Amino acid sequence: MISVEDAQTRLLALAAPLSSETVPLRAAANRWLAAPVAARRDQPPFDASAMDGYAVAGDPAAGDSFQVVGEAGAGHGFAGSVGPGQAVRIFTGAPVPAGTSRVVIQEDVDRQGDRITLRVAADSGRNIRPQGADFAAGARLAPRWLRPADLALLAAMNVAQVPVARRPVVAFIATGDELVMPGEDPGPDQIIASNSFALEAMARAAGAETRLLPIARDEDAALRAVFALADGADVIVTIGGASVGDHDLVARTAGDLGLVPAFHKVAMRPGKPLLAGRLGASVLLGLPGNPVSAIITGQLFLLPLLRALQGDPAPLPAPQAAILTEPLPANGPRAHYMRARLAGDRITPFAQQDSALLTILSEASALLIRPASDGQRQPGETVPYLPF
Ligand SMILES: Nc1nc2c(c(=O)[nH]1)N[C@H]1C(S)=C(S)[C@@H](COP(=O)(O)OP(=O)(O)OC[C@H]3O[C@@H](n4cnc5c(N)ncnc54)[C@H](O)[C@@H]3O)O[C@H]1N2
Ligand code: MOO
Repeated sequence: MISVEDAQTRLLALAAPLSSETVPLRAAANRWLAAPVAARRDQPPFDASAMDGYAVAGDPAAGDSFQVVGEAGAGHGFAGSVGPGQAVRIFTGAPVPAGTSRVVIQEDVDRQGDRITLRVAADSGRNIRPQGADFAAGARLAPRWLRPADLALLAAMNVAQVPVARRPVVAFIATGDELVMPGEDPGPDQIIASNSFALEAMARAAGAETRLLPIARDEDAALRAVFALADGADVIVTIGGASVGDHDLVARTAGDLGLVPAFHKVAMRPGKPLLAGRLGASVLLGLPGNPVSAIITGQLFLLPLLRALQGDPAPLPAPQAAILTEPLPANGPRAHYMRARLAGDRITPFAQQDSALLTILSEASALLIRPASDGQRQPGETVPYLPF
C-alpha cells in the first residue's frame, strides 16, 4: 500500500492540463483564469474625490473663505479651472477639477449662497484618490481561481472576455445491486445511492461539468455498458466495488477495458480500497463505496485532480493546525482522517468514526489528520487538520 502523498502525486501526474476557452465575464465565476490578463485602463482613470464637499487649492485654515464657482459630480466633471479663493462643489467619485488639490468635506464648511467658510483647518488627508491608485493600465491579474472580488476587478479593468480553463467533464458511476436512486422504491435489501450527490456537488463547485450515469449492477457486462456511456469524460469516477469482495468488479472490469493503473489501495482510513489510472483518454478514479470513504477520498483526490486539470499548480488541500481537546491513542499504519468538530482553534474528534456514518460527516467541520504510525496524543497538543 502506498501513502496518501504518493497516491496524490501519482494521480496528479495523470492530470494533463486542459485547453482554455474565452467566456463572458459573468460566466467566469469560480473558474481558473488560464492566462494573465492586463488592465485596459487606469483606475481611477483620473484623480477622483473620495468625499462629498468642496474642492479647493492649498492648505486652508479655519475661517478661510472661498467662492463656489461650479460643480463636479460622478460622471460629469467641472470643465473650467479653479483659481485662488475659489472652490468647486464636488461629490464622491467626481474628477478633481484642475487647479484644486484637496477636498474639504461638507461637514467642515458653512455655506451661505455661493460662499463657503471653513469651520476648522483642513485636515491632513486630501480626500483624493489619485489616478491609477487602484491599478494602472497594463497591470496584470495572474492565473487564479476567480472569486467574486476578482470578477469586479476584471470588470473595472474593462476586461469583458476572460480566458479560463475548459471545464473538466466528470462522469460518475455508482455501482452495486443494492442501490436505487433517491425517490425510488427500494426493495427490502436495498439502500439509496447517496455518495454521487456529494461528489457531484463537490466537482461542480470545483468547476467541473458533471454527468450522473445510471447505477451499474454488480456484473461485468452492466459495468462495461455504463463505462461506455462515460466515453469522452475527462474523469470517470466509480463509487463502490473497489475492494476485495467477489462483487467488487471495478478494478477487474476496468483492467479488461485497458486501464493503465497508477495505484490500487492507499494507506489511509477511510478510503483504503481507492484506485486510479488512465483509461483511454480519461483518468479513472475508483472510490470506495462507504459514504464517508467516498466523500473523503473525493476531497483528498478528486478535488485536487480537478484543480490540477484546470491548471492550478498547487491543487492539494493545505493542512491547518488546531489544539486537541481529547487524548488520542497511537495510530496504526494507515493515515487516519478523523471526522472532527472545530471550535475556534480547538479540535475534537467524534467518538464514532465508522465510515458509513453520514450523520457524523454532516456534523463535521474538520478532518483531523493522524499520520500513519503517529504516537499517542494528549489534550493541548497541536495537531494537523483539513477544513471540511
Ligand atoms: N475483506 C475485506 N473487506 C473489506 C475491506 C478489506 O480490506 N478487506 N475493505 C473495507 C473497506 S476499508 C471499505 S472502504 C469497503 C469499500 O468497499 P467497496 O469500494 O468495494 O464498496 P462496496 O462494497 O461496493 O460498498 C461498501 C458499502 O458502501 C455502500 N455503498 C456503495 N455505494 C454506495 C453509494 N453510491 N451510496 C451509498 N452507499 C453506497 C454499500 O452498500 C456498502 O455498504 O470495503 C470494506 N471491506
Ligand atoms: O477504509 Mo474504508 O474506506 O474505512 O471504510
